[in-house]
Amino acid sequence: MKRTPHLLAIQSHVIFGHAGNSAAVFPMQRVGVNVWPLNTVQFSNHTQYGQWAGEVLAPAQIPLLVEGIAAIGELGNCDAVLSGYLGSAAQGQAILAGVARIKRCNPKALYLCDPVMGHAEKGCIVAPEVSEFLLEEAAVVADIMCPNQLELDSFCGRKAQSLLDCLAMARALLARGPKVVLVKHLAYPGKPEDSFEMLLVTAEGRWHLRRPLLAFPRQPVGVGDLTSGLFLARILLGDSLVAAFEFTAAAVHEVLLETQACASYELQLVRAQDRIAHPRVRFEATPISL
Ligand SMILES: Nc1ncnc2c1ncn2[C@@H]1O[C@H](COP(=O)(O)OP(=O)(O)O)[C@@H](O)[C@H]1O
Ligand SMILES: Cc1ncc(COP(=O)(O)O)c(C=O)c1O
Ligand SMILES: [Mg+2]
Repeated sequence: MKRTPHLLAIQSHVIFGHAGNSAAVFPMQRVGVNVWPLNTVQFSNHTQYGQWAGEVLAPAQIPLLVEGIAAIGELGNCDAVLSGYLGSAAQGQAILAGVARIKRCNPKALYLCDPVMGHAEKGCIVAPEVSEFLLEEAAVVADIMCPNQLELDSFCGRKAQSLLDCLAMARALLARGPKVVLVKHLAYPGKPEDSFEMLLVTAEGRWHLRRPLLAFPRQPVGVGDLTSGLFLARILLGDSLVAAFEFTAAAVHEVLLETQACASYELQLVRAQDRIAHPRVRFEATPISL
């Protein structure tokens, strides 16, 4: 029987609704991965409501919790670490120490970093020193990075001028260390208005994927977290990068269709669970030749 992969997921938890681990854990479990959630914050709701209650986890807790897993002899079973929304830059440093600790037990373990940054225009609120940590430290260590366009712009210090320019920017990020860059959401002058586009870039190849842009009165939150989580889950389950990319696009689109049909602001993950596991739609990743 094939072994079920194990994944340590270090990001936010919200009690009501879906963002961070509250958007990614259940879908990753639903596709067949054992998830170990480590919550960087526990908030009542995501920050785009403009108000929330709750606390940031003390950074010193992160190594203690990782050591707790080592103490019961399970750390070597960790196949990957995912990090997302951070409550502080100190948490980021503690996560990198945890990644190094896990890689000592299991050198094959992957580290996927979703560089969640704050953006006034999106309403996502993240401590400013977190962006610096992601740019300067996390990018060097991560095996896979999954920025959205705003995050890719921050990495490169400029805005993209075209699709080929997005590709050049993703390759510049690749040069900092990661072996895989997934741009979860492209924005560039001239992009067709009815499409939602993503890019997958490695040293060997580059692929572009387009899916329909759906209309929402208020953009749902947690889509990026769902995207990163499913991409890593499918890689752990044995998909090729391109297959994981295509699966992720389809499963996320299914969730958005269900969310739109319910006229809901929060992602409808429970209702969409069978569609996540077995997407009915399919989007093809097309190779980009230089
Ligand atoms: N097919 C789609 N149609 C409309 N909006 C989408 C679609 N897919 C994703 N979105 C929205 O686009 C944005 C995606 O955010 P993105 O920049 O990829 O990453 P993040 O979720 O990490 O901010 C979110 O506001 C999400 O609700
Ligand atoms: C607590 C929390 N976690 C995570 C996120 C990231 O969500 P997304 O996947 O949309 O980037 C947000 C966005 O506002 C948030 O408030
Ligand atoms: Mg995000």
